[in-house]
Amino acid sequence: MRADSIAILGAGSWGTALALAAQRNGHKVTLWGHDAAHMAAMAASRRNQRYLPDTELPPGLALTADLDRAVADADLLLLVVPSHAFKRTLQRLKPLLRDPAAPIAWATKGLDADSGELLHHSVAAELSPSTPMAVLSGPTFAREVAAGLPTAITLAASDPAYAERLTRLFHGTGFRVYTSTDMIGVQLGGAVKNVLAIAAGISDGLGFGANSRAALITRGLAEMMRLGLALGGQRETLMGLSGVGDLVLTCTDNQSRNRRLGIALGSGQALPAALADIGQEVEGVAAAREVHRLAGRHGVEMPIAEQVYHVLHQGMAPLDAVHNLLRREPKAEHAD
Ligand SMILES: NC(=O)C1=CN([C@@H]2O[C@H](COP(=O)(O)OP(=O)(O)OC[C@H]3O[C@@H](n4cnc5c(N)ncnc54)[C@H](OP(=O)(O)O)[C@@H]3O)[C@@H](O)[C@H]2O)C=CC1
Ligand SMILES: O=C(CO)COP(=O)(O)O
Repeated sequence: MRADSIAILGAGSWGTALALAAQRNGHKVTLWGHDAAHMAAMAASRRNQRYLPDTELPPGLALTADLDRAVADADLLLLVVPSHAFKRTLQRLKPLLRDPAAPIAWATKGLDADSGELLHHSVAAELSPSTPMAVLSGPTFAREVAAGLPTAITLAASDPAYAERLTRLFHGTGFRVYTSTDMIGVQLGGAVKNVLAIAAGISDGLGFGANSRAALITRGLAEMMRLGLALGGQRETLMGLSGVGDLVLTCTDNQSRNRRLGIALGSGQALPAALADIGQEVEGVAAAREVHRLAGRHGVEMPIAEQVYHVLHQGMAPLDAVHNLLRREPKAEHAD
């Protein structure tokens, strides 16, 4: 069978790592980035020095800052831009699509910056509600995927043939792809876990112990579950790789930028300085605001995510946020 050609749109750490994963499977991969100077530097050094410096880029991996060229050469398109650039990238893409019904996949974790909705709503609004869609999400640090370390991910797609094609692209010995039909649950888990990883980081930065972290992960999962079910996601999805799997990963390992932001805030660093030190996307900052809106709209109680929102967007001191959580009345563990 002919190898697929794929354009990966977004040349940060995750776009680059996914390009390497598809390339290892023998596919024709083009990686597009919006910054011509960055793409030229990558082409010259055969490394993504800024976002994934440890991994050499194989000679066959095409690099471009020309979106038209990237799209023209591709059978499949995968967006891996940050959520704040998601809608704008779709708008840039639309006039370039040879087939207006072309399928779209994304590995972005976050919510639409204007509406606070899951990203499939943006695809439906900017392209078409009948566009075949797929989302990749799970416990997948870019650096480990780039290094070929064993990783598992969930792929949720709107139609089985599309799911099969994408699975064939990425599934390999070091990268297991599990399919799902639950687009809502998979996207929701990826957005909410970033907010909860900031909470776990804050707790560790304040010097609280392993008990606090485990409590935050477990009660955070209950919050993710409540919002996920309210939006129409499935419990099994949230108990899977893209839910609890990614939640545990990002709450417990310092490769997570969201967790590192929380640690910095809990240690007393101010938000702008902490973000500048990290120097990469920290999706949980925007997600805290959007999850706050979404939870409000659906009447879902999310006390941990709510306190993270107050710390990031209302100037609350991390210690006050923790006290707010601890002062809550006792309740049954499974009352929700
Ligand atoms: N890194 C990881 O381990 C994982 C990340 N993800 C998700 O992948 C998405 C991308 O994050 P990640 O690659 O990690 O981020 P990085 O911080 O590593 O890189 C961000 C990339 O996005 C580019 N970018 C910024 N604005 C735009 C824009 N308007 N149009 C096009 N590109 C833009 C940046 O370019 P510039 O340098 O010019 O700003 C940079 O190349 C996020 O939603 C993240 O949650 C998911 C799983 C794992
Ligand atoms: O989503 C990720 C791993 O699955 C990456 O997490 P951070 O964005 O917190 O670094």
